[in-house]
Order: sequence, then structure tokens, then C-alpha cells
Amino acid sequence: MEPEPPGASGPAEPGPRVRGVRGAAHAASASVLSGAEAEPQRCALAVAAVLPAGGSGERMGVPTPKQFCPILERPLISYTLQAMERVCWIKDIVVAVTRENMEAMRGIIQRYQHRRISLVEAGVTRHRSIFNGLKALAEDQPHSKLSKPEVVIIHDAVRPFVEEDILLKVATAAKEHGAAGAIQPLVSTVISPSADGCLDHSLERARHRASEMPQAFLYDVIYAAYQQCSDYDLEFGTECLQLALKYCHVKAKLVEGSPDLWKVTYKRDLYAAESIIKERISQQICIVMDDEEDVGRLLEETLKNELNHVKVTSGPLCHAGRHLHQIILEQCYSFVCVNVMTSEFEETQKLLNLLKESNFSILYPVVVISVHFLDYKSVPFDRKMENLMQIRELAKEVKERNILLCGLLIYYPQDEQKLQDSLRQGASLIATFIRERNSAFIGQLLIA
Ligand SMILES: Nc1ccn([C@@H]2O[C@H](COP(=O)(O)OP(=O)(O)OP(=O)(O)O)[C@@H](O)[C@H]2O)c(=O)n1
Ligand SMILES: O=C(CO)[C@H](O)[C@H](O)COP(=O)(O)O
Repeated sequence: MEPEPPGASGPAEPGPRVRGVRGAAHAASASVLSGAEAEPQRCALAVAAVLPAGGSGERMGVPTPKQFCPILERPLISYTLQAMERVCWIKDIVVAVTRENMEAMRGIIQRYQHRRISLVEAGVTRHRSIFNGLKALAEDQPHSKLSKPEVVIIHDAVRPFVEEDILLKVATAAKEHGAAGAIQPLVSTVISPSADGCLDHSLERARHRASEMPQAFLYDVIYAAYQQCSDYDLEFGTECLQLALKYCHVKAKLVEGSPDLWKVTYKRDLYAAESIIKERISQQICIVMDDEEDVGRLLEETLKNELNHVKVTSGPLCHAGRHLHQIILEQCYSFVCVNVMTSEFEETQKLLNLLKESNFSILYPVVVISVHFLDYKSVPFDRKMENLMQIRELAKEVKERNILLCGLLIYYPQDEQKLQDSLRQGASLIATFIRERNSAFIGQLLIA
């Protein structure tokens, strides 16, 4: 068994923390993946989790095992770990990884500051990997920091959108029934073919369910089941709930799960996962501007009208960045910075410095759009453009910190109608960059 990574700590305290590097990153992680405001829940049980992550992802058809495939440049498994570790009542998270990927996994834990993780070696099948994880939690492990839990949750490393709510439901049901698992209605009807490749019979769809993850068990039940398992079960079995039934006569409680619990299996699932994450981190935009700025207010109004499903907040960068910390706590990953009174990039630079200090962008790419207004009666167009070309250097520098910066020049004519058109065009460009987070925009100066 692997020791905890350096800097790993005990269970997280409920609620997000803001101070320091780790605080910022994990505050950021508190509710974005769940897509909900995460009120920390309580669970009186001693709970640990085992995450099998030792597969090769054959059906994905790419050389990298799917759990290590990047989504927005971060490995898929890191999203799943983030979803598990934000649940403060899960004491230990044991991850089963193949020997050849152990070093890569340690790197991921360190880079994304995951906590409460222990690594064990995976087996050649999913059941064997899970068994190895369970063994690490057994009482008789010499030199182990892990303690035997009352309830163990088993969850695939490739199901990143697991929420605290379903984890609590399966853990609580496992305490009462001995075993519990998430289910979903079947999408397709299940049929049974005969040896000649023809239909033998079909199952009545409404009477069957798809078994998903997470599942939870009284530790003693599932450990005893795995100890009694045949080699055939360990080789070909796909259902842990069945093992509890077959070997311990425990009938699992089935709990309705959400469609987002699906298992990333094919390449298209990576695109789907990326879209879900992008959508979740684009639900809020913060406009950084001086309260007195009329033109900023107009832009804010236009953005609110054009993006009526998105929460738009605004405010100045206060002393010591207090206001920004508040915004970070509110899970905002998209900033529009209005530069009017000051020299071209002064406000943007201040915002970037705060974002860099907070280390907020470890987990998700943060978008910053530096907005400038073009009123070429006061500054000649060529000089304005020359100044604004600094955006390239600035963008290059902050890209290393996972901050995606682009500039937006908005034409500011006297004519009311033309100004409205420019603002609408600007709002549409802002919305596109925030939604797509496409690196082609980085360092570009967009013109509206
Ligand atoms: N020997 C194995 C095989 C699978 N798994 C894990 O079990 C989970 C669910 O399995 P599956 O989706 O089948 O993953 P793969 O086996 O990697 O995929 P494929 O069947 O397409 O090869 C994944 O997190 C996978 O890494 C594991 O820990 N050890
Ligand atoms: O959904 C599940 C129910 O336990 C498992 O994740 C699934 O059965 C794993 O099987 P495989 O590794 O063959 O895809």
C-alpha cells in the first residue's frame, strides 16, 4: 500500500476554505461539479471509499487509459477524486491503479492537491482491483494508517459527476440493508440472443434497471463476499451487489440515481463530460469595474439581457481583494474586466494578480476578458491598437496559470443605436469565449 501524498491532511472541515493556495483550490471544488449549492451534509457512519482505476479503457479506443484522459487539460480521474473528497464524511479514499500508472497517479494527486487518497495496486479485472482496495482497509494491515470503516462506498473512477446526495443515500441505505446501489431506468431494451445469433427472448424494459455506481456496503459484508468469491466471479463478474447477494445473502437496496452518474466508456463520453463541465463553470460572470462607470453599467445590462440564464454580478476590485475572494467563494470562473479610467491594462493587471495569488485556476480554466472602449476622438486608433497589442504577452504569461485571457475592443460612438449594436456584439463575443473556453481566443483582440 502507498503512503499518503505529502501535504495530505485529515478529513476536510465542512464548508469551503479560502485562505492560501490549497484553500482556494478546494473552495473552488466545493460545488461546481455537483452543479448545486453544496450545503455540507452529515453522516454519523465511519465511511471509506474504494475507487477502481486500473482499467485500460479498451472501448475508448485511445492509447491512454480513459481515467487519465484530459478534460479541459485535467485528467478525468482528478474530477472524480474532487467529487469524492469534497464529501467531508468520507474518511479515506483508496484508489486502485496499475503499477505502470502509479507514478502518474502520484503526480496527479500532487498537482491538483487531492487529499485523503491512498493508492493500491490494481488487479487484472475490475473485481480484483476492488478486492485489493478492500484488503487495504482490512483490520489486519501492518503499518497501515487506514482504519476499517463501517461502510465502504465503491465508485468507478470514470464516473466524475457523483454528488454528495447520492453518496449519502447509498451509505445510509447500506447501513440499514447491508448493501445499496444507484440505479437508472434502462435506455434500451435488453434482449437475449440465442447461439445462432437470433433473438431468444427480450426482457420487459419497465421491470428492469441499469445498475450504476456508487454502491455502498457494510464493510464486513462485501469483504466477506470477496473472500468467498470464485475465480470465475473475479474474472468475469461485473456486479458487486450480486456478490453480496450470492455469498452473504444480503439483498441490496436500490436507490434512484441521476443520469449524470453514467460511466465514461466511449470517446464521445469524453466530449459529453467536457460539455457538462464547461456548462457548469459558465453559469456566473463577474464584471470587474468601477461603480461609477456608465459604460460598464451599459455593458452589464446588455450581458444580463443577452444571457438571461447566467448570473451576472459586478463590482470594483476592493482593497486587499476582499471582494474578489467573495466572488471566488461563489464559484465564478469567468471575469469581464472593464478598463476605462486607467491606463490600458491597469484594472486587468490587478485582477490577474489577484487570480494568480489565489491559485484559484488550479482546477478549472478561468476566463478573463479585458474590455476597452474605442472613442477615437480622444485617442487616435493606431495608438490605441499599439497599446492593446500588449494583450498577447499578458495572455502568454497567465496561460501558464490556466487563466485564459483575451481583449475586447468595443466601439463607442455618440450615436445611441450604434452604441447598442456594439454592446450587443461585444456581449455575444464575451458569451462565446466564456462558453467555449477555446484556446484560439487566447491573446486575441476581438473587436465589436
Ligand atoms: N482491471 C481493472 C479494470 C477496470 N478497472 C476500473 O473499473 C472501472 C469501470 O470499468 P470499465 O468502464 O470497464 O473500465 P475499463 O476496463 O478501463 O474499460 P474497457 O472495458 O473499455 O477496457 C474503471 O474505473 C476502470 O479503471 C479496474 O480498476 N481494474
Ligand atoms: O455499472 C456497474 C455495476 O456494477 C459497473 O460499473 C459495471 O458493471 C462495470 O463493468 P465493466 O467494468 O465490465 O464495464
